[in-house]
Amino acid sequence: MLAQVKNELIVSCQALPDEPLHSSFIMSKMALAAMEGGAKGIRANTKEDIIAIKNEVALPVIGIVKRDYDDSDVFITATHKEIDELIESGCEMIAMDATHRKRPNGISLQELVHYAKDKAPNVELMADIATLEDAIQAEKLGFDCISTTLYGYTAETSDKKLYHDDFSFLKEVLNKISIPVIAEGNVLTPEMYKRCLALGAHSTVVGGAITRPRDITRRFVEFE
Ligand SMILES: CC(=O)N[C@H](C=O)[C@@H](O)[C@H](O)[C@H](O)COP(=O)(O)O
Repeated sequence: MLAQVKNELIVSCQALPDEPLHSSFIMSKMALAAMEGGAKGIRANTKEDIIAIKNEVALPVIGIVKRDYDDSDVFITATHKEIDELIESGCEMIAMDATHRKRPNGISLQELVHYAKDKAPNVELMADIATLEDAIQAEKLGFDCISTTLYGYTAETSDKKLYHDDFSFLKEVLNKISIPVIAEGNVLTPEMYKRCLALGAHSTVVGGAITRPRDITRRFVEFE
């Protein structure tokens, strides 16, 4: 998948149960619209959505399963169970939380990487990181690529947005990491998208700005 998406757009097609577009059928049509618009990859949540998307488009998919656990703040592909579901979905790449936060049942990130690599050696692994330290650890653990997905979404980064200071965090990660780095999170405009690629991102994932009309509407209504 990494070769196919180099310098290209990946569109995240996700809607959680509390969102108006929550439906595997709707996500499959979002993916079709994204493909017709020129996207070269899709990011999607849940085995059901991924299967529906794969029936609709011939694009490689980054799969995740978002699930909340009582004993951990980690919610993106947090345990073996979510990895099993993603392998069954047929996705080309699995993304998982690769932050330093405690995982459910105290499972280590290394254990999950080994599990996925052993069970599905052809499925690439993406590390969803929030800090430079997370990225460095993920590269050492053998992930195939890094994504800036969780920058701004953890307690220690909650005041940050990826586009702050002309994408300074992305630049820092690109500077220190040798494996492909994907820009993801709050890439809201075509200008931001092109800037991420110009800075050296291998690819960029755009989600809400394309597939979450409730958020897009709010940006118009609340604009001052
Ligand atoms: C933090 C978190 O849960 N991120 C999720 C990860 O899959 C998705 O909700 C985002 O839509 C995705 O990362 C793309 O980002 P944006 O929608 O901002 O373009």
